[in-house]
Parts: sequence; C-alpha cells; structure tokens
Amino acid sequence: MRDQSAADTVPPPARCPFGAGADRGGPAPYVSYARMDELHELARPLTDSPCELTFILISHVKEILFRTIHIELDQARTAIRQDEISVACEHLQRATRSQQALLTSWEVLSAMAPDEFLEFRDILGEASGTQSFMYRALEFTMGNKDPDTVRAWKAELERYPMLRAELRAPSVYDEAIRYLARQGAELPAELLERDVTRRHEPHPLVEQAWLEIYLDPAGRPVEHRLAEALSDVSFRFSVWRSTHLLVVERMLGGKSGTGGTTGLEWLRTINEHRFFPELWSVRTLL
Ligand code: HEM
Ligand SMILES: N[C@@H](CC(=O)c1ccccc1NC=O)C(=O)O
Repeated sequence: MRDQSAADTVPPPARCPFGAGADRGGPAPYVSYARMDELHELARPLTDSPCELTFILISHVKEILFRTIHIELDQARTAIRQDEISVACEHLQRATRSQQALLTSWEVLSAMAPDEFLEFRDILGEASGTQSFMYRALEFTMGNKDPDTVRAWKAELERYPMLRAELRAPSVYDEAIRYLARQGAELPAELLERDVTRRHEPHPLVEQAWLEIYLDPAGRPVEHRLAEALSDVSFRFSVWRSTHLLVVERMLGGKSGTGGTTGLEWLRTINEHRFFPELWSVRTLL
C-alpha cells in the first residue's frame, strides 16, 4: 500500500460561490435575511450626480453606526447599574470600535471636492444632520440634554418613543456616578436623585471621586478601568465632532448650514462641549 500523499487529503474543490442564489428562484438567503435589496433601494438620489449617491450612502452608514454605538452604550449602562463593571467596559470598548468606524467613514466625504458637493447641495433644502433622531438619542444617552435642544425636539419626541424613553432615562454617566456612590464616594442626594431629563452639570464632588481613583489606580483597578473606558468614548465623540467641523470647513468654508445655523461658527461652539466633564477636568489635578 502506498503512503497517503498530501494530494489525497486535499478536499474536492468547493462549489463556486459566486452564483449563489442564481437557481433558487428568489433572492439568496444573504439578501432575504438582512433585506439587502430593500437596503439598496433606500438610496435614491434626486440628481444625476454620482457624488449625491455617495453622500446618501455615507449618511446611511453613519446613521447605522450611531445605532450600533447606542446599542453598546445602552448595554454598558445596564451593566453599570448592576455593578458588572467588567461587562460594562467590554460594551464601552465595543462602542469605541463603532466610533472608530464612524470616524474612518469621514474619509469618504472629505475626499469630495466642494464643487462636487455644491452640484447637488441645493436639493437638500432644509435637511440637516441636526435632525437625526438617532444622533440625538446618542447625545441623550451620553447625558447631553441641553434644554434648548430638548425644547426644539418636543414634537419629534412624540414621533420617536425610543427618543422619548432615552430623554427620561438616566444617562451612562448618571449610572457611573451612582456606582461611585455605591463604592463609597461621598456624593449628595441632589446628584444621585436629580431630574435625569436635564443635562448633567459638572460637580466638584464628582471630580473629587474620580481624583481619588486616579490617585490610587492599583488600589481601585475596577473603577480606574471604568474611568478610562468612559474617557475613551467621550474622547472619540469629541474627535468625531472636530472632524465634522473640519469636513464642513473644507466643503462649505463660512457658508451657513441647511439647518439654519451659522455653520462653522455654530459647530465651533458645539465642539467645546465635553461628555463626562469631570473626567476631563480631573486631569488638571493629577
Ligand atoms: C458634506 C458633508 C456635510 C456637511 C457640509 C455638513 C454640514 C453641517 C452643518 C453646517 C451643520 C450645522 C447645522 C446646520 O445648520 O445644518 C451640521 C450639523 C450636523 N451634522 Fe453635518 N454635514 C455633513 C455631513 C454630515 C454627515 C454625513 C452626518 C452624519 C450622518 C452629519 C451629522 C450632523 C449632525 C448630527 C449635526 C448636528 C450636530 C449637533 O447637534 O451637535 N453631517 N452639519
Ligand atoms: N447641513 C448640511 C447638509 C447635511 O448635513 C445633510 C443634509 C441632508 C441629509 C443629510 C445631511 N447630513 C448628514 O447626514 C449642509 O449645510 O450642507
């Protein structure tokens, strides 16, 4: 008997995968499961500009990533509430991965020349990213419940129950602060039982609680890990905003926005906001 050669162990060639679904009499399972044909139907440019199609597609990509970030932040918040900080950090890290993908997606739009954008900008009318309810939900989850914005969204809150629920829920940061209190941080009831439909205002005792953790990272490894995982999410959010600002400057210069703002000037103000503010200010004290 001859030795078994390597050739004998090679499996037969697989069926060519490229025609999958061709003889099924319907869409391939990949297409029907995630309704890919409907997904592609959604992008319907109003002009012949190929750049408009790209603009719509990238806008869709960003919306979807807002949602995956929201899913992870929501789970992180639940885990913090249950004192499962290791699980919370895993979700925060996954949120960070989606944020990274969101950041990278700017590469596509930033490569569009201003004249190519202006070719179809008129047909956007008053449509603007400010009207994204998924982005707004994300800001609420992170704790930015700016009173002017909440007022402006009053009618839309009726339309989107998910957004309404998010406004009424404690933010990820509210849950982190309550966790710090459960770990022994001296935090007043006015903070722990505050009206969570309002924006969190920076508080010296929250800064003090983070300071104690950063001064003893080896003794407080779990809280330290949470602080850094939250810092990562906040940092990437700010990078997203500043990249958006740069793309807008490159595309529009000083033109006003379709949403009725001054454009660059307004975006610069928005850029100064920080999520989880005491995690930023505590750096000065170290
Ligand atoms: C050529 C590309 C873009 C330009 C020139 C642009 C421009 C602007 C401008 C001028 C504003 C200020 C509000 C206004 O008056 O409209 C704004 C806000 C905003 N944009 Fe964009 N944008 C672009 C792409 C995007 C994309 C792809 C997204 C993601 C889906 C996005 C999301 C937002 C959001 C969420 C806001 C509101 C920010 C906040 O409320 O803090 N933008 N954009
Ligand atoms: N505010 C932008 C337009 C804009 O961002 C936009 C308009 C319609 C659909 C999506 C948009 N942006 C993000 O998805 C502008 O002033 O040109």
